[in-house]
Amino acid sequence: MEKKLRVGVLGATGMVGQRFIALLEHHPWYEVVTVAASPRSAGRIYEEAVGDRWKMTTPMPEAVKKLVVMNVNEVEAVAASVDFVFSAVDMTKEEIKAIEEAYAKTETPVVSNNSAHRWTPDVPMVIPEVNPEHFKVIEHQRKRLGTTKGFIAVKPNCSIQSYAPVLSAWKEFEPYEVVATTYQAISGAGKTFKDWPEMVENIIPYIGGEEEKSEQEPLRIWGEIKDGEIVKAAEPVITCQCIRVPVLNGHTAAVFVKFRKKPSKEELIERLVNFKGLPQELKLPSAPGQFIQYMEEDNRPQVTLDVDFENGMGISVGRLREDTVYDYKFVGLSHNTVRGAAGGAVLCAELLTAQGYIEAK
Ligand SMILES: N[C@@H](CC=O)C(=O)O
Repeated sequence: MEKKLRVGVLGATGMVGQRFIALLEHHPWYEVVTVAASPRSAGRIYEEAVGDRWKMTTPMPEAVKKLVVMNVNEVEAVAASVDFVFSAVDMTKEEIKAIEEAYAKTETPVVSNNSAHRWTPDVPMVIPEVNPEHFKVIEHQRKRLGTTKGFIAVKPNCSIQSYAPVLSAWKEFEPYEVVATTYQAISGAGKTFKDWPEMVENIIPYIGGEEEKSEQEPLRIWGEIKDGEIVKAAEPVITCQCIRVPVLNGHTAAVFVKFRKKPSKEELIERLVNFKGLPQELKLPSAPGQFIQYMEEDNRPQVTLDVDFENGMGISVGRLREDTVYDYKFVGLSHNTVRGAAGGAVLCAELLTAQGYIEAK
């Protein structure tokens, strides 16, 4: 790429916004030129607006420290300064829907981490290795919005990343019934132990709205485009329990699966380790070389040892074995704020750029 694309981060002061900024620090295609946040932070320089709430383990990038935070509600002004935006705004669902559409209508592509548009029929929700063909629905969305360049694309919820790619790798064996329990890190709620002391040595068996997302979003990922809309798949049916655990980063899933065409364990592992998609073929900057690794050791994957596999963009799977009630069971692990949030969105943007959906204005 001759000149880097100018990027804005909406919701730049929150945890996912910070993760976008950290991930984009040395990005070969993108440069963060605009940070936008609520009117409360607007007008202050970024390092002051964030203050002691910088939650990344790497230092705040020098290039953003002195940027003046713009008011995210001043859509025209923010949009005029960028080629596209990443959205991690913290508002009500209706407000997010409206503001993301407003940005798209300024001919600014929006790649969003938010759930607000995940079920808008002509908005693609994509895991780039799994359903990149869903980006084709953008042409229908642009007609609805009356835009030529602007659109919204979203990535799915963090909780599904530890098992939906795994089940995708096994599609030919026709998984039809899945039971999953997710053990979710506190950073998924935008928190650290410092600001959520209740989570030290504790487990909370409830994450609002999470079980519905975990059960339903994979079906949309596996859906098809019909008449300009994404129609969700009917199978596999998934039932899920989502539990908050005292872990900073890393969502683990313990999963049971029934298959119509029961494979051998060797076949399942072979499909996992060879599963790849367009990000690997195109060698996109954030693509993991190995999307899914299989770990033979009985005590892996472990959060502390494996969450950063492939810089947090890979999925680790282990403990695959036959089950007495279901056909197989396994454990999956993914990084919830990298692959499961900002990193997944950056990979979507890279694929959209490679395919010509995002370009310089
Ligand atoms: N809602 C999730 C975050 C995923 O995007 C969580 O609370 O862990």
